[in-house]
Amino acid sequence: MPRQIMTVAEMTAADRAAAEAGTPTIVLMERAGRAAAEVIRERYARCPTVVWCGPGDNGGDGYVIARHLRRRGWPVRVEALAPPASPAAQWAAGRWKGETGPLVSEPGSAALYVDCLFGAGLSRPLDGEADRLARIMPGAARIVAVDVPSGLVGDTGRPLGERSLKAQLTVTFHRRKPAHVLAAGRAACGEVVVADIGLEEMGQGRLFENDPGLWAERFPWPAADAHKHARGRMMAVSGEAWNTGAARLAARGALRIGAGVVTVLSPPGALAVNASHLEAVMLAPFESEFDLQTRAEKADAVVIGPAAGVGEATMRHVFALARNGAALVVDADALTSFADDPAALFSALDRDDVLTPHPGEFERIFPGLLAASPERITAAREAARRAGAVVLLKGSDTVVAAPDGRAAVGLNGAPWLATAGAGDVLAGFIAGLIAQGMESFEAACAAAWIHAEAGAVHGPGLIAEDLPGLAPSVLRKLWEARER
Ligand SMILES: NC(=O)C1=CN([C@@H]2O[C@H](COP(=O)(O)OP(=O)(O)OC[C@H]3O[C@@H](n4cnc5c(N)ncnc54)[C@H](O)[C@@H]3O)[C@@H](O)[C@H]2O)[C@H](O)CC1
Ligand SMILES: [K+]
Repeated sequence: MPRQIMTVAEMTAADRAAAEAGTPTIVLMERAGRAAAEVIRERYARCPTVVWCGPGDNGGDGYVIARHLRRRGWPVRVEALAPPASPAAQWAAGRWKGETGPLVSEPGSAALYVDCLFGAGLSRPLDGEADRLARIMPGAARIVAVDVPSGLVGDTGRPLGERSLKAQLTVTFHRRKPAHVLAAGRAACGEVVVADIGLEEMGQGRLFENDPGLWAERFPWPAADAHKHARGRMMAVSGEAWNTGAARLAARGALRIGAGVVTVLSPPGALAVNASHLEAVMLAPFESEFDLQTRAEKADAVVIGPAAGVGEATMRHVFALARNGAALVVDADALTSFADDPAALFSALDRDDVLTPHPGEFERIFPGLLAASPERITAAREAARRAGAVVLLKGSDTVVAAPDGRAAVGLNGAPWLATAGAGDVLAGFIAGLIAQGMESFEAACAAAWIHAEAGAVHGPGLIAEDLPGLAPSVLRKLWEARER
């Protein structure tokens, strides 16, 4: 089942739909508060606790949490920034029979703090007492944030003003918001737990968490009678003699992820070098761009860019490959080569093609777009629309976006992947899955997830050469978990 990431507006709509369907806000608030209190009790031993309550429904959640903790014998009190303003929060405050005082917390004044100052309704930068708290509370303070750390914008994961509070743990409701998946927001949220409060899934969303629930049903497992050609043909374009390893990493990645036939297309001067390193991966020479087009005619997916060299020749090679039907995975130098004329690249692409820029390459072909976007999901979606192709924007929060507006954010990024050549293998994983018939957006999502999972499985000391060999253990997990 795909798991949606919902915007603040979509959550508000879900709230309203629930109310119209007969579930009033106070019922949702009671469920939210009870669930959050449960999560707190699971993770922290009973200890002197202060719940900071704002004037809105986020604060309302706080009064419910305080009541549930107190009922379980927790020494808990509420510090209110302002009296409850919303009817639901007034209802919740009315049922809180414990102590309520002003916002006087200092670091160390309690063992645990629950941040219910602001959530989805933050409408201006923190100021006054709330800002003081955000200033004096150290990042390591034991703070549990409800919905989002106060001051953080749910749709971007960035503070609305100068700063936001930070949390060790954030309990949100129903679905993650962008703040819970984007790197900046994840740093402020700490561990994110999603509590169910009985809201209906709102199906029209186009933004998803990138995990097997999004694409596993369509993972291209071989049919019982599969032969290698049934599992598709992938090719990788090699660089010149001193730059051949990247294409081989991509080729090996494609082979490991299941492509049936994999070939490195090599300039004459690099044939001997490539030949001496290859076994199951085949080798074919090309000299001119017409050779390349001919050699790649039967390919289902081709990776071009890793160590291809930046310049006219690589541009011509991209155009040559684009004249065939194969899906292209355009990476690294093949992206940078179009820095002066991105439109020329875009005009050669179609919706099956995949661009795999890291932020620097993204800036070269979509100049200023990241800075002009509220966050990288919007940037990647706009890039996919402009390019008319799938765009995978790398990072610890890798975003995959399709021209039709679908997007997915990776939650399993691992720092170990920051090693030379890892991107070459990722390009190979993507092409390897497309070669087996997977639709390009889902192939890019699955490849990114498997790539990150492989990196996390290995952990410290990971180098790119390890990655293809780590794919089988991740594939086995997917194979064993598949719907029978
Ligand atoms: N979505 C759900 O299913 C549920 C959400 N719940 C909780 O409700 C909050 C959203 O509540 P809302 O009242 O809309 O907003 P907030 O409580 O975040 O605050 C709005 C409140 O605060 C004032 N305000 C905004 N910014 C500032 C500021 N910088 N300084 C001072 N005051 C500010 C604003 O004027 C309003 O009065 C959501 O996050 C969930 O926690 C339900 O309880 C459970 C179901
Ligand atoms: K909060």
